[in-house]
Amino acid sequence: MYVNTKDILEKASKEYYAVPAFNINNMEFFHAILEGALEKRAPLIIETSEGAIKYAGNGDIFKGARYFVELVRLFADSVDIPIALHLDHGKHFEYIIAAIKAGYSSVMIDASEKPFEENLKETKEIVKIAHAAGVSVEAELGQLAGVEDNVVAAESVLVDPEQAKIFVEETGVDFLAPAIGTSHGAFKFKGEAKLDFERLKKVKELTKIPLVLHGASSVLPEYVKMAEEYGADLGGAKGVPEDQLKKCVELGINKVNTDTDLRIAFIAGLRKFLKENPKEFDPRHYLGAGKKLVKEVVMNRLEFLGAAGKA
Ligand SMILES: O=C(COP(=O)(O)O)NO
Ligand code: NA
Ligand SMILES: [Zn+2]
Repeated sequence: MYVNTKDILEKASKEYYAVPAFNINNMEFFHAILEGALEKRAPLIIETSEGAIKYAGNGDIFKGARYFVELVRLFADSVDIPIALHLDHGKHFEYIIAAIKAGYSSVMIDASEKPFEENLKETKEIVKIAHAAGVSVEAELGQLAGVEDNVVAAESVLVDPEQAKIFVEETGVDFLAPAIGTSHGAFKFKGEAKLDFERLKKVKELTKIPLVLHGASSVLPEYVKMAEEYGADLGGAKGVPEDQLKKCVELGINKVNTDTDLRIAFIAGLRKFLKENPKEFDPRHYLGAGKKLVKEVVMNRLEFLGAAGKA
């Protein structure tokens, strides 16, 4: 069934497990993810960036938002696991409104690059509009470094737990993404991976709401290796080590944004298939090879984060 993201995350927050939020840009990733969640009997959060909406609508953001709502609801309404659709990194008012209008379960207002007072003001405004439409809201405090779609920040600026308390109280935001050292994409961390667990613990104590980890992909070596075996150039790719991810969940992270791990799995499957099947040109077959590995990563992550069996 199609639900509000908040319903999924409140339960996860109470029981200290996490639900991955999987980014999609097309139908194939959605089907791979849905199959994995059904097999694992897990709640499912599908999320799309503004770039994904523009891509699906071929430039028209209302069509793009409608496309994802229709695609997700078509299947969500006929299965017995809870499924939510979330706008990831909503930075522009028109995308946030298009998502609310189309029927998204939740929206992120990402004003994290702006000064605290401005982030607070913008978030408060979006919360008022979204809540009036029964839509829940995610916001971000502090900044991730790294690049994904058009989400770029030079250095990561870590969250201030005291500010997080004020921010949550003043805005009424439903779930919060505290920057604790992760970054988007396949090339995280300059040296050793280190996340600020103390800071995360404080934010949870002070805000007591579901928390979100962005840039949470682990950049799984076996998939990187396969992709490179068949011609990919991913030198230096590095993600969040799984033991550190587990610690984040124990400290109160409940939504784990996962995009890069799915992208690497897909390209590994696709490259391998194309190399081994030079005569193939049916898109359902070669895209299907990517889908298969995405489903594998999805099922492992649902199990790893404790979402399996929680539907
Ligand atoms: O934060 C993410 C995804 O992060 P990754 O690049 O680590 O998958 N989406 O909002
Ligand atoms: Na998000
Ligand atoms: Zn993110």
